[in-house]
Amino acid sequence: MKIGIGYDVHKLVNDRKLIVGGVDIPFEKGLAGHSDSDVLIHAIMDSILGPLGLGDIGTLFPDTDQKFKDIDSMVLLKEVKNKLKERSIKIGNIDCVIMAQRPKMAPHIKKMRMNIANVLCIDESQITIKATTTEGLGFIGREEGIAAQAVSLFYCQNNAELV
Ligand SMILES: Nc1ccn([C@@H]2O[C@H](COP(=O)(O)O)[C@@H](O)[C@H]2O)c(=O)n1
Ligand SMILES: C[C@@]1(CO)OP(=O)(O)OP(=O)(O)OC[C@H]1O
Repeated sequence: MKIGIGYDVHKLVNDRKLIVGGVDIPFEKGLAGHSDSDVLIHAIMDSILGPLGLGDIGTLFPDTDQKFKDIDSMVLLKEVKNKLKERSIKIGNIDCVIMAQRPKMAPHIKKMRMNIANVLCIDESQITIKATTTEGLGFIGREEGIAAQAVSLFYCQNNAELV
């Protein structure tokens, strides 16, 4: 078994869509970045790449490459999932937390779990997502940005080795 952790932060700005967990959430601001800036999917990808010994999303998908400009992070997640498949590594479960003062994430969590389960070819019960404010404190509390964290557990089939 192996465990992985991923963490990401993106800045909230005007004139950007707010995409979290593949859901387009109605809000007056969106997340800035090179891709669609889906902070939750980025944290999940890093939690997978770590135990694979493949670095992080910046290593695999550099933000200097125009190929990734405004890319749908779900497309990147599919690529990361393929790296697990190539190695016969299965996902046990992924547990996540989104840190956002606003907007409310709770109404969108079911759809996020469906989206992620579909791309990763896992059951929805294997991906869990919570949300929290930071009680008005810090950059999240001031609504300057949104953060996400993911912890993933993996197991190998046929004694396949992880790095
Ligand atoms: N962006 C968010 C933040 C929180 N929630 C939900 O509200 C509950 C209370 O949040 P606290 O920070 O006061 O603990 C939390 O448990 C979430 O269910 C949310 O939906 N979106
Ligand atoms: C995803 C990538 C690539 O488009 O760009 P960003 O959307 O800026 O996201 P970040 O979390 O900084 O991670 C890595 C990037 O290379």
